Amino acid sequence: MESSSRITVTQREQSMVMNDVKMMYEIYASVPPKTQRLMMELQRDNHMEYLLRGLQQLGPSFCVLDANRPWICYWILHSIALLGQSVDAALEDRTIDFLSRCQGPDGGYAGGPGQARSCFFLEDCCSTAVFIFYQMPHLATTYAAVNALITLGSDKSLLSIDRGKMYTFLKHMKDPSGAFRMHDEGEIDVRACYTAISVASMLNILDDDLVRNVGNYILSCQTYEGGIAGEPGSEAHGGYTFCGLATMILINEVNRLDLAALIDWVVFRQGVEGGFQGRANKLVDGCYSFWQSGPGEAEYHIDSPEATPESDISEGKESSDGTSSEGSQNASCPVNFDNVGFVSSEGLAEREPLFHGIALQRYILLCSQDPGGGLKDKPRKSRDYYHTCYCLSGLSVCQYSWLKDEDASPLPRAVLGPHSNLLEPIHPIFNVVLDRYHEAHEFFSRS
Ligand SMILES: CC(C)=CCC/C(C)=C/CC/C(C)=C/COP(=O)(O)OP(=O)(O)O
Ligand SMILES: [Zn+2]
Repeated sequence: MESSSRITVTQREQSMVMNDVKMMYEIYASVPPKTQRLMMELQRDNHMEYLLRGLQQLGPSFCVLDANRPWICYWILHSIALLGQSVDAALEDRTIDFLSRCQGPDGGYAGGPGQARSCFFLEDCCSTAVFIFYQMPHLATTYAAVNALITLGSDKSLLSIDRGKMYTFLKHMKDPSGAFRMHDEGEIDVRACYTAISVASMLNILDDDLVRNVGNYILSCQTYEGGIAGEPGSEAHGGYTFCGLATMILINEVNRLDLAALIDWVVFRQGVEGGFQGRANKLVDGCYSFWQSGPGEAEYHIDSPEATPESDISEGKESSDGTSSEGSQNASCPVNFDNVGFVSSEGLAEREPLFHGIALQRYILLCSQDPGGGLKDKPRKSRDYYHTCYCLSGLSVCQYSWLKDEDASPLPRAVLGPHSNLLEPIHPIFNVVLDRYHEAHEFFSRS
């Protein structure tokens, strides 16, 4: 029996959600076609208004204990990019400047700028206590900041990332066991492994030292259910399954996992509601539209890179940031770092996705969409930027899930609702819009 902190949902909770979802679908079925079209339409303008408002609010007035502002930048910017839009130059500059202030002097990004954050007056005396919060670089906010800057995409944005220091930071987060810690003396888990490997891969600083033994750790987290847990002995969960599988693909060790069991576990997480749950016996939630559909997509799309001893890294070339990659290619770690994560453009044939894409789109559009802007977990819940980002990411995965070729257009039958619902395609491993990924990949391959 595995140790678990899971509280299984009660039958009452489950049937309440089922009723809410059923009601949404019944309302849809009972209204005239014109109203149906409106209900199934992605409310682009309202989503944009909601997202832009959020980005404007990221200034210094944000609450003292808020330590995830790079995440908010990423969730909002990625959602905007998915909608095929971008921010104006002034807002882009402000965002780059803000994220630069989150970058630590020794690399990585913290949850906010590292200056004194606030002061409080004590109620029972007249003295003033000044609390200084130094934000600590953290792998999760580092991943968010890097993805946000890649999504902005300009040279200024990409150049603002100190890759040399980033490499030092990632090495510092690497535990002797091979896994990664979220922050200095922080917890080791599958999220940390994914965020570290994803960042290193995107920035073209991935080498043998970072890869060493990380696959063993991920392997130790695959559970008897088939999915991947956050740490050994815990329960399989969609978020960690995404992180673990994506990491294994990036380090070219995916075949070490029991993929049949993993895919089996993932597909059974799609419920009759159409949406996915994060783990067995829990409630459907819009954010798992990405976490649970992403792994299958990633697995389908990604080339299996062969070892190429001629690659820059195997030749021990020194990168412009001074990061030496000498001796990184060897028999025990046959990774072609030039190719990892590249989406295949071979073949034009369709393929059948692993999940029911239309049912998932129906759940996202009717149950997770706030018509006034933003997306959410389920009916009765409120919108937020996290759910907006991952519901839209999941929607994009569905729309392109029948295509083998990244350049082909989705077939009308793959897109639920009007064609204006079509989002930009994403890279399923990094979760950035595909053309931003290609631009960044090219930029960091040059430098
Ligand atoms: C890149 C990165 C940092 C990825 C994070 C991946 C991710 C979403 C992990 C999920 C963590 C977790 C155990 C949530 C359970 O919450 P819950 O018990 O409230 O939800 P549940 O009932 O749906 O399981
Ligand atoms: Zn959620």
